[in-house]
Amino acid sequence: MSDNLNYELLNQFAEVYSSKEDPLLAAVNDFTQKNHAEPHMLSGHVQGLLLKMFSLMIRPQRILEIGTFTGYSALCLAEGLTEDGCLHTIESREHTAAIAQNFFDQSPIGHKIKLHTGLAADIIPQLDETWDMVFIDADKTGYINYFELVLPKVRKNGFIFADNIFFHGEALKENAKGKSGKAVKEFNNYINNRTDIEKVVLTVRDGLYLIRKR
Ligand SMILES: C[S@@+](CC[C@H](N)C(=O)[O-])C[C@H]1O[C@@H](n2cnc3c(N)ncnc32)[C@H](O)[C@@H]1O
Repeated sequence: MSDNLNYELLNQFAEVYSSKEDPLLAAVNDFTQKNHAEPHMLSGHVQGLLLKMFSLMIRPQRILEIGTFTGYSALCLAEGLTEDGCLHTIESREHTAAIAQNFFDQSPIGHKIKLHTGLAADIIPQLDETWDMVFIDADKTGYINYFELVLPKVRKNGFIFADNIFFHGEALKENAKGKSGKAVKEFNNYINNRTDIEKVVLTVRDGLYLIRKR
């Protein structure tokens, strides 16, 4: 790679050469940047478009999202749902869930999004669905548990996406520090060692695992 082609430049290029951000998504992003203490948790423009494109390719009937935050990624993923499709999304914090619901109510596809407030580990087993697509993006220490809870309910050839698998670079280190960095590293090794799934690492943003159930 040339000296001039650095990561920041690549990200800037991706921002400029990708379709413009939808106005409602821009409003979610703007609100989150101004009002939330951890705005970096939001998927953002380029990853959001990528999630939307994957969803449009898969045309899922049922999507499960674990970790709603302010609703950005749910609105992106819901774009690819079939006419009768539904996206279930889980958020533990009531205040954050209320913000997301407010944005869902402003979207023409908001009626396809069902928001559950509570802990993912409690809610996932209550959902009697077969998933075409799952997006794991909540507390990193729960990733392996969420994967094991959802895999039996993912259809054959269905997909699981897991976000932040670099965990700001920490999960790539030999001696990862912090409980989240260590948990993500453990999750990555766990996924990599499984032979019953096909997986690919996408080096977009903070790292995205794309997993297919065989
Ligand atoms: C990284 S953010 C999600 C970002 C969102 N998917 C997006 O791309 O815009 C993680 C969210 O998961 C929520 N969360 C954390 N632990 C959770 C749990 N055990 N169950 C459900 N939600 C949880 C947090 O409150 C936070 O809003």
